[in-house]
Amino acid sequence: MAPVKVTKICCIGAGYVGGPTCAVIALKCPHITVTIVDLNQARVDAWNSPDFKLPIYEPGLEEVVREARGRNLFFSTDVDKGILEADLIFVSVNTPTKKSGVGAGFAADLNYVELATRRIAQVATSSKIVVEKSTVPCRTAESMRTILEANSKPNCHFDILSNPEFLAEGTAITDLFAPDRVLIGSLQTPEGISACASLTEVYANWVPKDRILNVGLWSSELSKLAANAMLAQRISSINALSAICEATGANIDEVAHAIGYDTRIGPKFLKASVGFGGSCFQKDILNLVYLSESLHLPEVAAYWRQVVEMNEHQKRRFSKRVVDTMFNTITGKRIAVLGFAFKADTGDTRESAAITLIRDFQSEKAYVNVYDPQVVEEQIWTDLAEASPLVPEEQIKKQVRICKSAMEACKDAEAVVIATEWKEFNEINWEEVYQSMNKPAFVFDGRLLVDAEKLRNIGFKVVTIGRP
Ligand SMILES: NC(=O)c1ccc[n+]([C@@H]2O[C@H](COP(=O)([O-])OP(=O)(O)OC[C@H]3O[C@@H](n4cnc5c(N)ncnc54)[C@H](O)[C@@H]3O)[C@@H](O)[C@H]2O)c1
Ligand SMILES: O=c1ccn([C@@H]2O[C@H](COP(=O)(O)OP(=O)(O)O[C@H]3O[C@H](CO)[C@@H](O)[C@H](O)[C@H]3O)[C@@H](O)[C@H]2O)c(=O)[nH]1
Repeated sequence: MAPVKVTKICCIGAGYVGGPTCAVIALKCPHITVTIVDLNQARVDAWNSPDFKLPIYEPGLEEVVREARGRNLFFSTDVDKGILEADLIFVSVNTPTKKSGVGAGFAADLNYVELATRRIAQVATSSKIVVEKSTVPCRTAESMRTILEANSKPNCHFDILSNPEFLAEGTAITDLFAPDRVLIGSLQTPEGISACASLTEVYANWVPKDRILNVGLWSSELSKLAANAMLAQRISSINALSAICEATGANIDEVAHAIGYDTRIGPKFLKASVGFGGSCFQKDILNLVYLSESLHLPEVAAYWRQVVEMNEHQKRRFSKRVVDTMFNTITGKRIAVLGFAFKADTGDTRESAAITLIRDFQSEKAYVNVYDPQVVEEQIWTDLAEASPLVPEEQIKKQVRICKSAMEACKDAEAVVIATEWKEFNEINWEEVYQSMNKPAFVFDGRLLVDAEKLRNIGFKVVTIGRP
């Protein structure tokens, strides 16, 4: 069966994944028309903004959009037109953790995937390749196929592929330009293999063929959850060891360096921290926990759940260390929190450790000054309100002040807490910060970012994750 040559792509969902991924496809494949559609008008308007004020901050993204937008890259709210015209449709909608109903707190909410799938079935008048880009539980493609087949018009045939995305925020563009691998899962039928070849040809415009892996549908879906679970497990492992370092005098950086030299372990993803955040790790592990439980594998579920529990423990442990070090009370004290995003080089705050820390400091009746170079003010207020639903908004605003610079945040503070590893926090004038703070002046480095010795020489009392 000859593979269909893809000339028109539609991506449903213009978020952190759909936007950058399909913008890069458009850049690298000028012969393919790529239309990214979304129901959210404000988001689409931002993607189309004349001055390129894009809805997400990602290094290198603006350059990609500048080159391709209007040439063969389009953003629109006309979902139906996008579906009608495309040969291949990416479904890149959100799959958050369910907040209520069966599986609440663990299972992925597949409502958005289902609605998008139903829309495709309803609108399409010709055959399509439908590609699952969202992260979904194993065997979701089967549900999608049932929905598509039950609702499609005569002569419309749908092939479903799984093509999970492995980009990390902050490095999305470099990850997409040179991915470690592109994974495509398909049914091992002649139609499935042919659809897989069509999508492979799209990526082969810039990705070496030996990095494009073709596997079965269910393996592909599970590999995405597995990759995130194993990455997060490494962080929880190093964070668990950081607690032992603090109690013994070992240094977590030295331990990570020593074990990372073993080629079987490798040096990446061994940075101890105040805890992992982001929209994926926790959600995807909880999803795996739910899947394991549904499959009557309670021991497997408990094993993976512990990765998330260790992460919660790490955040709590860090907050407690701040309080303990500051003479067992931070009531009425001012704490500067540097960074609010879940990692550097993104404005994304989903599941950011900074949210938990600030909530803990608020409940200890401290005052908090917060500064982040990319996160917008409204997002900070929204996140803090969600983290403390029982605390009135006026109370939060009395205790928390959002600052325009790190210097402003640190002024008159008793302590500085580094919650995100923004490079600029390493480059601020720490002498000046010291002069402007109340004494003793503490620095709590939750990211192993600053040179502790240098800061101690200035006069700071420095507390670092994974060091006594
Ligand atoms: N954020 C990441 O770094 C990342 C990386 C890899 C995979 N993923 C996965 O990719 C998926 C998308 O994540 P995201 O971060 O881009 O989410 P997001 O919330 O940023 O974007 C999803 C978009 O889909 C739109 N949408 C929802 N239903 C729609 C519908 N029926 N029709 C049209 N538009 C619709 C929403 O309005 C939203 O703009 C998730 O499954 C996530 O787990 C995310
Ligand atoms: O050694 C490390 C590495 C990361 N982190 C933290 O872990 C979180 C996640 O970081 P990272 O994985 O770099 O960013 P994400 O954008 O969440 O990317 C992850 O989640 C995506 C969504 O599924 C996947 O596509 C990516 O492959 C996977 O790395 C952040 O809070 C980091 O600060 C650490 O604490 N220590």
